[in-house]
Amino acid sequence: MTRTRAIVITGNGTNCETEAAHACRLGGFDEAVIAHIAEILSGEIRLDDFHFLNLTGGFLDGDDLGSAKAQANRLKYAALHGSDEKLVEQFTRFINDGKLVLGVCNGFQLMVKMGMLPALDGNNLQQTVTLCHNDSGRFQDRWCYLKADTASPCIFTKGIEKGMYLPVRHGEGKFLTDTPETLARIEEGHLAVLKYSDQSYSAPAMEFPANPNGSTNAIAGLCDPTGRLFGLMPHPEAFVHYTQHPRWTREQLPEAGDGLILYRNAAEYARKNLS
Ligand SMILES: NC(=O)CC[C@H](N)C(=O)O
Repeated sequence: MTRTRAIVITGNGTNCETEAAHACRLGGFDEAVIAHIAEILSGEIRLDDFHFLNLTGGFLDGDDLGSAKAQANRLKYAALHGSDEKLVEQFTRFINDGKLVLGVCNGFQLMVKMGMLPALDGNNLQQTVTLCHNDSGRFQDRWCYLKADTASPCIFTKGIEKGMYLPVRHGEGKFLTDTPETLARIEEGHLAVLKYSDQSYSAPAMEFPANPNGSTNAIAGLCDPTGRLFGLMPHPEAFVHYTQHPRWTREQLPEAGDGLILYRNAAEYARKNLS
């Protein structure tokens, strides 16, 4: 059995790479490498050598042109240094090889703007959904309840019975689809993995502040039909240990934070299927 390897891409404005790599190790990956995008563009580090790709939160290119838009174009159209190989070929191969991708916040924005999600018609990198400015017109920094769709094919959320409590911190988290048909297909396929909800994890929350951005159908996280590609606006890497919970000194909490299960499931999947 080979070692399970996660990669976290940093550079151009990401800011959660250390936490993401820590979450991967805590979740059970044998190795988690933080790679600068320049090392990938130079060909020094190749995605082919990993099982789990993490696209993290941050302010890629300062959110100019809309969050993650410039990086989405860079990753789709840039060629590797001194070579005709396009970087996007590595991404496509990574996905087609049955590997795992997790995009958190700015990373989720990057995945949808590259067209990696929801991939309703296969991995053709055509953008059909977006994340735009919060209805409040303000950056939202708060903890949210997220109801999980237990019928979802998502590999990362397996075993979550009700939902998760995680922090959001974003200015552009409002989920929109290009057409009502796209939304219907997302719902029918149970691809809207996580929805903002109230504390009881019952109905999706359409009202602020439980729904922090005005997302269509309260969608907070989305997977592709294979369940191996997953993106979400809340930050699972920011709640992997109970001391990260806002009320940890007052409540009795289990040692693992709610976000850790996503990384545990990814590590288990990689161990069983990819290594
Ligand atoms: N925390 C983040 O990744 C923020 C994403 C993006 N910069 C936004 O504000 O929407």
